[in-house]
Amino acid sequence: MREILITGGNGQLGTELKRYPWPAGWAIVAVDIDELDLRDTAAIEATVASRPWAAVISGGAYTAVDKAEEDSVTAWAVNALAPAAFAKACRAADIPLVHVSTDYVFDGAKQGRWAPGDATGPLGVYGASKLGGDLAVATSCRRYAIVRTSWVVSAHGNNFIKTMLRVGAERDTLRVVDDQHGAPTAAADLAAAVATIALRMADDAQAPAGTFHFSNAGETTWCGFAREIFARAAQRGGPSPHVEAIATADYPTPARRPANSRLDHTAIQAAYGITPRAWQDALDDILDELIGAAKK
Ligand SMILES: NC(=O)C1=CN([C@@H]2O[C@H](COP(=O)(O)OP(=O)(O)OC[C@H]3O[C@@H](n4cnc5c(N)ncnc54)[C@H](OP(=O)(O)O)[C@@H]3O)[C@@H](O)[C@H]2O)C=CC1
Ligand SMILES: Cc1cn([C@H]2C[C@H](O)[C@@H](COP(=O)(O)OP(=O)(O)O[C@H]3O[C@@H](C)C(=O)[C@@H](O)[C@H]3O)O2)c(=O)[nH]c1=O
Repeated sequence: MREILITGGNGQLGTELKRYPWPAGWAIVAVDIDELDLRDTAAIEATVASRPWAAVISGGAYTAVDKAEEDSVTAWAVNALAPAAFAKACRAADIPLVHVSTDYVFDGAKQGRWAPGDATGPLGVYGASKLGGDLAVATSCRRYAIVRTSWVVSAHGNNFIKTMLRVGAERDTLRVVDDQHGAPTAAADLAAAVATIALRMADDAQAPAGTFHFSNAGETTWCGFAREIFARAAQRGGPSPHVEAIATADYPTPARRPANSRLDHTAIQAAYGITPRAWQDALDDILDELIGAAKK
């Protein structure tokens, strides 16, 4: 049996990686904070060295974007130093490392979709600390793939769909920003992309390395996303509050967010043949799981 180590095992991505249909002969060992605290770099190096892993998927992260502004030391430890430790240990063992990162490494000022080689410029601590992780992996590891994604959602954990459904059941009107553009990403689709890359890299030392962008296809704003969530939730008997479009300035948050998070998928399509499906189709699957199938 060939084994893949996965961090963030209880998170959105980790949950979907545990559900992923891994091929025969492959097993995953998914860990979270109880088994491996990502603030402990010595433990990370010891864990990587402890078994002949076929690959490591680094999905664990400090993802509380606003909280990171005041808890920056923890954010940097988990999002930058931990990936640095994985990169060093994976290089020493000649193991491929698939590291998951974020659209929030960008400042959002570009007009088009962000390509992997575009200049970064994080607006807050979360994005900056994730960029630190990207740089550590890219500079210390030889067999690596950094997979940057955006607006991850699923039926599990904390995410925008679950927040909207919870708040939408309590209020008649919600105010949601309509000037931040991006694409949602189903954790299940991200898991499939990450698994595809990890399996290829584990089997082929020459598999393409580098930074890749993956989200579901299409684009929207957080407001457009909220309206689609409620339109499709209503078909399933869920809440359908009024969603008022507002500007970012009217929804102050501790951390600034990019106005444009749209990611270019050209590199991941060319290197790994991965073509994402539309975000609306992914949303349907998640609502099916959360609420039930749409009523005819
Ligand atoms: N969620 C999103 O919208 C996006 C996520 N990403 C990236 O995708 C990856 C997966 O994200 P996602 O699954 O949504 O994130 P989640 O927040 O759902 O999962 C992250 C997991 O990491 C764990 N974790 C946090 N701190 C530590 C620690 N010190 N030691 C061990 N584990 C720890 C969390 O545990 P606990 O819950 O107990 O804190 C959680 O289980 C991350 O790298 C993230 O940066 C990129 C773009 C968008
Ligand atoms: C709940 C809510 C949020 N908003 C705004 C705030 C923010 O600008 C935007 C998204 O809100 P959230 O705080 O839920 O999402 P946020 O935590 O910013 O999501 C980010 O998480 C990290 C981990 C990533 O890597 C990013 O790709 C992205 O998914 O919507 C409203 O306008 N109205 C609302 O009622």
